[in-house]
Amino acid sequence: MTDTVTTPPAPCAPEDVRRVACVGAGVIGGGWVAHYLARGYDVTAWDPAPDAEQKLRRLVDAAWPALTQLGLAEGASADRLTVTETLEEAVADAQFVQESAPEKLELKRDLLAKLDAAAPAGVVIASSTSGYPMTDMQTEASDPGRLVVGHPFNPPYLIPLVEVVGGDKTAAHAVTWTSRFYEVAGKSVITMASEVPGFIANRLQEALWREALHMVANGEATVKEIDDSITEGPGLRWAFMGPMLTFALAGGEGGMAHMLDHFGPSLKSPWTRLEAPELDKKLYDAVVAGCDDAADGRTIADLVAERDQGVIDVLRATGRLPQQRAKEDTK
Ligand SMILES: NC(=O)C1=CN([C@@H]2O[C@H](COP(=O)(O)OP(=O)(O)OC[C@H]3O[C@@H](n4cnc5c(N)ncnc54)[C@H](O)[C@@H]3O)[C@@H](O)[C@H]2O)C=CC1
Ligand SMILES: C[N+](C)(C)CC(=O)CC(=O)[O-]
Repeated sequence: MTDTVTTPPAPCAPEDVRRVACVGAGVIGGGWVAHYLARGYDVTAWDPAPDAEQKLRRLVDAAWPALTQLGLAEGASADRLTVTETLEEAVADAQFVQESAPEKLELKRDLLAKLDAAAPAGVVIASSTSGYPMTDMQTEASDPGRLVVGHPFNPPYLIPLVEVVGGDKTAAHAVTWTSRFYEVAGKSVITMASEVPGFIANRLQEALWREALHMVANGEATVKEIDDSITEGPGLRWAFMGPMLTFALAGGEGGMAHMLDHFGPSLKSPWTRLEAPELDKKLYDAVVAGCDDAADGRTIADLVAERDQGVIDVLRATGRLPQQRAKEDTK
């Protein structure tokens, strides 16, 4: 990130944003659309797929019951969504742009340059990328200073976290503005000081994911056993206490210091195989079939509804619904 760029400041304060553009409207772009609508913004969306508008409206409709339970902002309505014919129309009046196109580096470079050419000067453009450093994506833009990573978690309308980080050419003020904007829009923000590979949460998730794939590939665990091992075990703790504090409690009254003395040496045991496994056809088929078995007749729409209710129940039980957070803030 740099303080010496000529990127103009954003045309309005994060608190004054009323119009958001979402470009790319699949799983994540659609999830962002639902989130911003529920927070009371006017949303424009653009996606080149011929059936994109239908799919997007279906996603928003499916998310709305969960969003209603969470508590809609005043004036929030799914009718405040406009799907445009062109990318240029989508961003013409936008005060913030969220890009959620496929995870392909060349496509992101080209698209971010087009968005930069079309969006009003100074308006921040955030990418939902799950792992590309902004430094690698901002290479073609005339004003790379306003390009920021805003990495969400699926579904963006329920999972609070967004990881924010700039690239080498991103203006420091654009990063600060973005983090504040997401907070105002109801997100929980981690602003990263540097471009950590995989950001923070995805790097942690990937370590777990790689090991899970190795276990399936080697016949050491089934897909169901892997899922149960988390939902019946550590996942219960992680919903409200992270892996560090959780393990501090493994040291009893001695806390983390005793935990490290006691279990530190076992870090050298060869439990993990951190190289990525070969995603060959056998492994691919085993993981897909295992998930079909685990779904046990439930459709993707059934699972989405189940997940949404589960997340809401956990947020409520741990005092993290938006209205519960608001009460905490005013104490
Ligand atoms: N799926 C997930 O769990 C998460 C994905 N992400 C990131 O979000 C981004 C989008 O991923 P998904 O929504 O999962 O993908 P997706 O495949 O569901 O949606 C991508 C959408 O982009 C559209 N698209 C294709 N070319 C485009 C272009 N040139 N300009 C604009 N839109 C275009 C497609 O028609 C599609 O609707 C990626 O960068 C991904 O890494 C981030 C967090 C979680
Ligand atoms: C699978 N994924 C790497 C795209 C996941 C994410 O980026 C975040 C999430 O939703 O877990």
